[in-house]
Amino acid sequence: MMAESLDSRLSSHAAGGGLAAAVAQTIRELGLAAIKVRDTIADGGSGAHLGDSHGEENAGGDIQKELDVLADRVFLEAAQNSPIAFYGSEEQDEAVALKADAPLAIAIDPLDGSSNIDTNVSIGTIFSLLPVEDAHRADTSKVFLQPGSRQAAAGFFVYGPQLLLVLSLGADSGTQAYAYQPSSGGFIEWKPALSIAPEAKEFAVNASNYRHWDPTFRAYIDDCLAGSTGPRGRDFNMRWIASLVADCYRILLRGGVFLYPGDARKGYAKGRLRLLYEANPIAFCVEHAGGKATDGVNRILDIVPDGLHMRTPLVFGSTSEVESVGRYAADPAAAARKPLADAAP
Ligand SMILES: O=P(O)(O)OC[C@H]1O[C@](O)(COP(=O)(O)O)[C@@H](O)[C@@H]1O
Ligand SMILES: [Mg+2]
Ligand SMILES: [Mg+2]
Repeated sequence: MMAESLDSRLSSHAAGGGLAAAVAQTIRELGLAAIKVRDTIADGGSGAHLGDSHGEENAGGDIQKELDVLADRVFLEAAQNSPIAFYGSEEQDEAVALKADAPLAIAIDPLDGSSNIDTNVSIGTIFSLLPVEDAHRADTSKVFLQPGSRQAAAGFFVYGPQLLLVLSLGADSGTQAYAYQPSSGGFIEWKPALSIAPEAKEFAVNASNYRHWDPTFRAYIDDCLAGSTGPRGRDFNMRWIASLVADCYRILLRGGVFLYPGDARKGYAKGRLRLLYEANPIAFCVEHAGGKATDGVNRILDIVPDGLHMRTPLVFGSTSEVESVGRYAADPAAAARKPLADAAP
């Protein structure tokens, strides 16, 4: 059977009219933008040094790389060609107002995994499409202050050995992966129904932050590391790519848990990742693939943002493992006494 193309999937979605048609049109434009970014990466940036510092800091205090700035420009152009009223980007302090009457706002991480740009490791783009309420059109700052459960669609591109799009068009649509096919110039269905295994065999965490974590989180990781000799009673493998998109895609394919908690470093009380354009779209795709996403305790998609660049601790992946992390947070002593797999929910 021929794989369905992204194009035909978006045409069926657009037939729903209204917001669905606007979503379909926007995702087509984002796909074209991602191909441009992919081509720039593939030809080495036409002489530009994509991993070099651009010399400025973004709103989160990160030094921008040349590719961060280039990708932001390319995706802003895509948003300008789409039914988008507001463009809220990691690389811009404030949201940019576009078409006044358009039905959607986009929150975007134009280039995720910036520290990997010059190491030829997979990097990506993460996006979240939100409906715009008429009451908020006059006040840009309010447009993005909606919980992630209100997203109309969300997804991410991975610039890796393949250019992939992971996409969810909503709870009833599940989560799919599409692969760019240079020979046809389009995206074809690659994984029609992503489904996260309920049990995790791998965890993903930046363990260099161990000394900055609180004792509860340390206890959870200690027990994973103790493996079959500890209270968990089984061994875990560890992976950390340091590109959220690539860690998430692996977890969508073979289960596992991703953890970026808050820690004691200056500016890291709520971890490193941003709610609107990292945690929310990832949580949307993960939940619609049968997984869970929390800030350690609370569901990510229920959090009401307090600003475009708000940070949140992030835990996502296999349902039973994300729940285990929550049990450690609630009662570390009890959680550590017996294998969590046997603990009451
Ligand atoms: O360098 P650290 O602290 O391990 O953080 C890695 C995390 O930071 C990120 O690179 C943040 O995203 P940006 O590259 O968009 O700032 C994630 O992709 C990744 O999961
Ligand atoms: Mg990012
Ligand atoms: Mg980024």
